[in-house]
Amino acid sequence: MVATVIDGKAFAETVRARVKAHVARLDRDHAVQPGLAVVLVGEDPASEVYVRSKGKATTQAGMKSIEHKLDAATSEGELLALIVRLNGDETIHGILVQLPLPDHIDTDKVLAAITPAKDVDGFHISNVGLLATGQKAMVPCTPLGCLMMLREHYGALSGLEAVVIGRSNIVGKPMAHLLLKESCTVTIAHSRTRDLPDVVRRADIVVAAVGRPAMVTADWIKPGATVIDVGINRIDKPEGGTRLVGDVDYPNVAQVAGAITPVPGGVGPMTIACLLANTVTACCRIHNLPEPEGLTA
Ligand SMILES: Nc1nc2c(c(=O)[nH]1)N[C@@H](CN(C=O)c1ccc(C(=O)N[C@@H](CCC(=O)O)C(=O)O)cc1)CN2
Repeated sequence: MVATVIDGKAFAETVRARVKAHVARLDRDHAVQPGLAVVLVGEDPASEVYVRSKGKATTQAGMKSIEHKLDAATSEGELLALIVRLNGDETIHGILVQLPLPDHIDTDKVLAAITPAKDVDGFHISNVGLLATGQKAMVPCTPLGCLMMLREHYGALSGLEAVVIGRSNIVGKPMAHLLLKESCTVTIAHSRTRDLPDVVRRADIVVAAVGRPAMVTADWIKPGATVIDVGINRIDKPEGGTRLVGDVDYPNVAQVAGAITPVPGGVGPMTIACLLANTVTACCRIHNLPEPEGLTA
């Protein structure tokens, strides 16, 4: 079997077009423009690229975009003061603090300072709790993107056996809650899971989010399973330079799986598309307007 490639880049374009259409409707019918503020502290090169892409995509969708680029030496107090200002800014409906933050800043404290209604990353403890209890929440962008691709591929997910490898707050745990809400039978596996390959072999859906290059091999995969690769690992090429690989041994797993997301071009582009989706959703909820269809969990 050779797997169907789930093209995240193409699907992200569809999501972005839906967002743009909803933004245009908000302007036409309600004279409302969604606004997103992205905050970057320090000069991590990858984070700088992601923040630039987010700003560009926000503007292209017709939304207001503000970027705050702060020096690496910015104090926790200064960052918290900026968040308080953004919380009170009526033209801003989404606030995102790019992670990771420098070590001298307490990430949990910063995330807790963002008003939950504007928490387009879905990392605030209120949104975490709402999602965990199956209620309407702001949902983290990467798992939301994975869910959208799975829904597009399967239609309904009810009754499917899903294994999420990785228990991070950003991907693994919210992904598991989203799949549970879709009535999947969900297992969260991690570095201490016994007989991990056997556990993964049970799955109709495998979500790999461990951050270890090509860890998931073909013999772990049930023939025909759907494999969603969240990993973004930069590795050295033998001939020099680097390349991106996921957490899945793509060339071999693609011979066994029924469907698979590539890296690059799979989950990554969906993360930014879902940030736009969350910003328009947050704006609609704040203004008590109808939410966009097909852009929420
Ligand atoms: N506050 C947040 N910080 C971080 C998040 C997040 O969701 N919220 N996620 C990641 C980084 N990230 C977005 O911020 C992100 C990572 C990767 C991609 C992407 O499109 N990747 C491409 C490859 C890009 C390349 O060539 O380097 C792909 O997979 O095709 C988008 C967004 C950590 N921080």
